[in-house]
Amino acid sequence: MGLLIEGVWHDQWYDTGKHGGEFVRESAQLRDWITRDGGPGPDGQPGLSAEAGRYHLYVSLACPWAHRTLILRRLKGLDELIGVSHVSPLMLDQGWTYQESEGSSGDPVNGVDYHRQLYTLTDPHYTGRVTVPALWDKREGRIVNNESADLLRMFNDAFDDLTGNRLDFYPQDLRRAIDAINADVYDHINNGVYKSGFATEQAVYEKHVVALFEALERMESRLAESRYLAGEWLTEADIRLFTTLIRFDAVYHGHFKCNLRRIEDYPHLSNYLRELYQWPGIKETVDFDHIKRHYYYSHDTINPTRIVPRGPLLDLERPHDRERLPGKGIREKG
Ligand SMILES: N[C@@H](CCC(=O)N[C@@H](CS)C(=O)NCC(=O)O)C(=O)O
Repeated sequence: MGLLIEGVWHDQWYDTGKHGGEFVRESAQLRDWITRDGGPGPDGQPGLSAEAGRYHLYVSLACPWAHRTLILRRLKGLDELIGVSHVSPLMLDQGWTYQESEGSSGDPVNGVDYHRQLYTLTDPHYTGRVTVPALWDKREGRIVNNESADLLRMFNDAFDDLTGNRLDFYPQDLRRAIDAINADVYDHINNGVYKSGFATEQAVYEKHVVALFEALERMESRLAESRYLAGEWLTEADIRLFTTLIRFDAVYHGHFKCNLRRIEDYPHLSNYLRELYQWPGIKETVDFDHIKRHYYYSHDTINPTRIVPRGPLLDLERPHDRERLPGKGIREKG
């Protein structure tokens, strides 16, 4: 894996040495906003208008951040409006690729071989990491936004007039609660698994793995009483936790050494995980082959033999017990 510096590719691993053994995630840089009519987005800057067929989503099926956007695309009925391409699960010296022989869908929109080319088409002097997901604007020939948290919000709202889909994953009256849960889940769980797994100092790993399991305990307690994280309605907070939970026992427990417990060992988290997995449309977005091959094969600093483990055997189809708690499903906009 690597990064672009002034538009030139450099094959290099994360520089944890710079931060005392810590993995520090870089902020996404491309943050334009799509709105219903092209009016300004939340930052007040001019937006781009929602149109059928104008945008294309580039993802990895292995990546938890990209996975959130795939789930919202599906549940918000955007499959016909926003096309999708996925990279190969193997992220090696050239970064993410569209090599079909390795499991990519290929790139029918731009015909590029490497994901980084989408970044240099956007800005020939781009400097930064080359990440998925990225939303491409076919009209302007550039990446509009490469931050999954933003993409969830846009998918939740911008295309409603075109799809007629009124589901609301970020209802106004729940926003404070959702924002607080997101902050905890992002820092300690979504990113916590990476901070544990990519740490290159024992003390740094220990600090993050302990914080991760403390956060999982907080979620476990919350889910003992509450059907979903923000109460009776399923919201984006649940989708954002789901994509880490679904990878946990298969990858993070072994590969990232997040092994104090498995998700299977938590009664509420494991039942909640199965409820979400079985939610109509969600399991179709989960690809364990890409997930396992990506992490175990790509991170050779962690797993130099690149052996992909066979297990664990997981039965996510077995019934869950979440109906014992009151739940209302996904809110419809008024
Ligand atoms: N803030 C971004 C993070 C995305 C991200 O880090 N994606 C990973 C894959 S899971 C990636 O593409 N990493 C490549 C790299 O860091 O070089 C988002 O949530 O959209």
